[in-house]
Amino acid sequence: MTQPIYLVGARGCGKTTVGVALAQALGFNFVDTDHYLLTTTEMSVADIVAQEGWDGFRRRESGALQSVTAPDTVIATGGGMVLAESNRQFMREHGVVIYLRAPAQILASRLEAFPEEGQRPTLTGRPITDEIVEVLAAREALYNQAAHHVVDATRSPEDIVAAVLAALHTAHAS
Ligand SMILES: Nc1ncnc2c1ncn2[C@@H]1O[C@H](COP(=O)(O)OP(=O)(O)OP(=O)(O)O)[C@@H](O)[C@H]1O
Ligand SMILES: O=C(O)C1=C[C@@H](O)[C@@H](O)[C@H](O)C1
Ligand SMILES: [Mg+2]
Repeated sequence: MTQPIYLVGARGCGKTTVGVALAQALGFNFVDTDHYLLTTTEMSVADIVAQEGWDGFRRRESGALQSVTAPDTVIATGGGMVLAESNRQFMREHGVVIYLRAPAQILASRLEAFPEEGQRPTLTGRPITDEIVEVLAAREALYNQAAHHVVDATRSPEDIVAAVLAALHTAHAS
């Protein structure tokens, strides 16, 4: 049995995309907290926020984090999972936390190509690029605090998986 791997980072950094490939490479299960909430509540993020506000979504997301935590699992978290200190502590205590780091321009170009508005309702009411700059400025320190390893997420998903595997391997070897 091996402890779970949590992927953290901003919207569009590739937590879901890389998580699926990483789980396959490791022979682990894959879960995504956004997808878990979608299937268990039968509501999109936008629906939950419309009914319960962002506070309600954040409470549900913290519950989802605890529910999906299991051995031999790669867990793609929502972009705001690190906002709660209790979530950051929980992830660090229960597994290995990887921050997939990318600059705002790259995140914006990915999100403009695939907005998925139901799962990514606006956080600030501002245009995508402005919103990402603002959100990254507010969260960068939190992603770094949560992470055991920071990986450059500007490359191809295959290269990112290789970098995560190298980070995990190095950590075990030392
Ligand atoms: N390394 C990459 N290179 C190019 N495009 C990528 C890469 N990783 C993800 N993408 C694309 O960017 C978009 C967002 O990726 P993904 O959904 O995996 O991000 P996320 O971190 O899970 O976002 P969220 O926090 O909103 O769940 C997708 O359309 C995906 O195909
Ligand atoms: O960055 C965020 O705050 C979010 C990211 C998505 O993964 C979803 O969890 C939701 O849209 C909120
Ligand atoms: Mg995702």
